[in-house]
Amino acid sequence: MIGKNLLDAKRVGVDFRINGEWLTALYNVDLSVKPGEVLALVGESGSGKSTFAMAVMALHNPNQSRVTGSIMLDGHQIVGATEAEMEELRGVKVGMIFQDPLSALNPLMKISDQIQESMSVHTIVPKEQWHDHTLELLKEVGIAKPELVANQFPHELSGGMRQRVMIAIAIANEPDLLIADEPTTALDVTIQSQILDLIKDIQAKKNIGVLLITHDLGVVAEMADSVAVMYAGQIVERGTAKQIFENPLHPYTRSLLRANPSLDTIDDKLYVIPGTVPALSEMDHARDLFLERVPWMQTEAKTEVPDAPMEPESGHFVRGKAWETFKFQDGYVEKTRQKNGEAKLND
Ligand SMILES: Nc1ncnc2c1ncn2[C@@H]1O[C@H](COP(=O)(O)OP(=O)(O)OP(=O)(O)O)[C@@H](O)[C@H]1O
Repeated sequence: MIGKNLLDAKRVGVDFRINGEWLTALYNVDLSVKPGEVLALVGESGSGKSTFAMAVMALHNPNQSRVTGSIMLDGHQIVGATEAEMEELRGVKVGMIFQDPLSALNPLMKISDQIQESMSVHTIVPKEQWHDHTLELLKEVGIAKPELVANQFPHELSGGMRQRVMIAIAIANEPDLLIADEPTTALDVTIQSQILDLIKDIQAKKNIGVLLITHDLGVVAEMADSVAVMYAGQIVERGTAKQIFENPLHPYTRSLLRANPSLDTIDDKLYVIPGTVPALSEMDHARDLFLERVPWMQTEAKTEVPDAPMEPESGHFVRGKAWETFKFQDGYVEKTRQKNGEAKLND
């Protein structure tokens, strides 16, 4: 996984105008994805994951939002790009799969027309190949009867089939980067793993980069090469999946891991992180905002932390210093740390 970044986001900020006031939803976000890399962006609802994805797609309404910093996509600057420039890049450089395929698909258009509409925006697939390419794409995403499905409307398909169609549309112009924003949240549990396997297969076959947005750490463990943990619009920790799972540092990462029932890193009853992500109007990004939810770290919660993260091990970044002293108050010791002989951090 060496070499140039496909996606290189530096100091990205997004502000929304809400009731006439500008509020910051993303602050100083640094992230990168290399060709062929799966980066998982994790965090609770409201932490800013979709806001970041929308910034990469340049889909924020320019009248109600402003995006700052730099987002380079295969050498093209997204921040400040014109709509015409973005139309060239969307689909070809980056494709996106949304959480809810039913609302992303046009209910009045046949599946084949929707796939071909995405081809018509670009010149990647010549017009005379649209029909065949549509059937090939449907086959590629695991649809057994492509001719039949091509002539159907979204409401005639199951949720899993609709998500397969969304994936076909996202890859129709062979993008280098695929953004999957909670791609399985709206689906039945039984279908979820099929869709994740499909994304994994396509990623491996085409060696594309994937930005996978999820709150499910079980999915992350299965799919990701690297992980970025987002809280209140900031990245609090990032590193390889191995680093994040075997040596989680930030109190938020460690709380998320403890709270995730799908991982074998827990052995006590389900842990619930107290409190919620603060509202945008209550975010002071100079501080470590998660600490507000840790009753025994209120002094640290009021302390300003530098913008630049620490790098305790090569390629493993963590925000602030709270990780050096944080421990769960109920004596809980994370298995991962015990395994690594690091239980003393929590003793
Ligand atoms: N268009 C918008 N206008 C105003 N506020 C917005 C807008 N989009 C997002 N926000 C706010 O920005 C914050 C981050 O939201 P975002 O949807 O990015 O979080 P998320 O981590 O993707 O959550 P979820 O998993 O629920 O989608 C929230 O406080 C949200 O209310």
